Amino acid sequence: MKLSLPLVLASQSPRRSELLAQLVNDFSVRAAHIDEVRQAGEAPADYVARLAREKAQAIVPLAPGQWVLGSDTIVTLGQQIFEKPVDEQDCINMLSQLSGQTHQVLTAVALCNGQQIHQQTVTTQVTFRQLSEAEIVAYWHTGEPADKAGGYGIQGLAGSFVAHISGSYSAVVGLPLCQTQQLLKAVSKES
Ligand SMILES: Cc1cn([C@H]2C[C@H](O)[C@@H](COP(=O)(O)OP(=O)(O)OP(=O)(O)O)O2)c(=O)[nH]c1=O
Repeated sequence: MKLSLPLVLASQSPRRSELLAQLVNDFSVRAAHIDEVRQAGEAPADYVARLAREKAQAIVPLAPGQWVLGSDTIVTLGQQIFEKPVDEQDCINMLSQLSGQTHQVLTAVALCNGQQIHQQTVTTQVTFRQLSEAEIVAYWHTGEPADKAGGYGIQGLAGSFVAHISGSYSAVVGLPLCQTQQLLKAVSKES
C-alpha cells in the first residue's frame, strides 16, 4: 500500500512528517530554512508554490535518484494572506477577520531531485462560525495558534470553529494526502 522511494522531507513540521508517514514506508527529515517573504505583486498561489519549491531546493539530495519534498501552507481572505501570527495581537486580528467568513487554505507541494521539479497546489475552502473576542484570546493562550498559518489548527481545538470545509482536510493540516500520493507515484516510476 505504502510507496518505497528514496525521499527526504524538507520540513520541521511534525504534522507533515505524520502525514507523509501514511504514504511512504521510509524517509528522512531535514528542515529547510528559507526566507518566507512575499515579493511585490506576487499572487498568493505563486507565493505558496515558490515557497514549497524553495524549501525542496534548499536540501541537496544525498544520492542520485533521491527526491526532496517541500511544502508550504498559507491562509487567504480576500486580498490578504495570513501566515503564522507573530504575536497575540496578530492572531486576534487574523481570527477576528476569519470569524463568520469563508477563507481559503492553499497548500503547495514540490518534489525535486536536483534536476526535475514536480509540484501542485491544493486550495480548500473553510468556513468559520462566529468567534467571540474572549474565545479568540483564550484560544491564543492554549499555545496552539503560534506555529500555524492563519493562527489556527483545524486538527486541534480550532476544529470546533469550522462550520464547513470543501476540499482537502489533510492539505489544511499541512500536506494534501491524495495529491501528494499522486506526485510520489509519478516520480517513483522515474526513479
Ligand atoms: C491552517 C492550518 C495550518 N497548519 C500548519 C501547517 C504548517 O505546518 C503551518 C504553516 O507553516 P509553513 O510555513 O507552511 O510550515 P512550517 O513552518 O510549519 O514547516 P516547514 O516550513 O518546515 O515545512 O501551519 C495546521 O497545522 N493546521 C491548520 O489548520
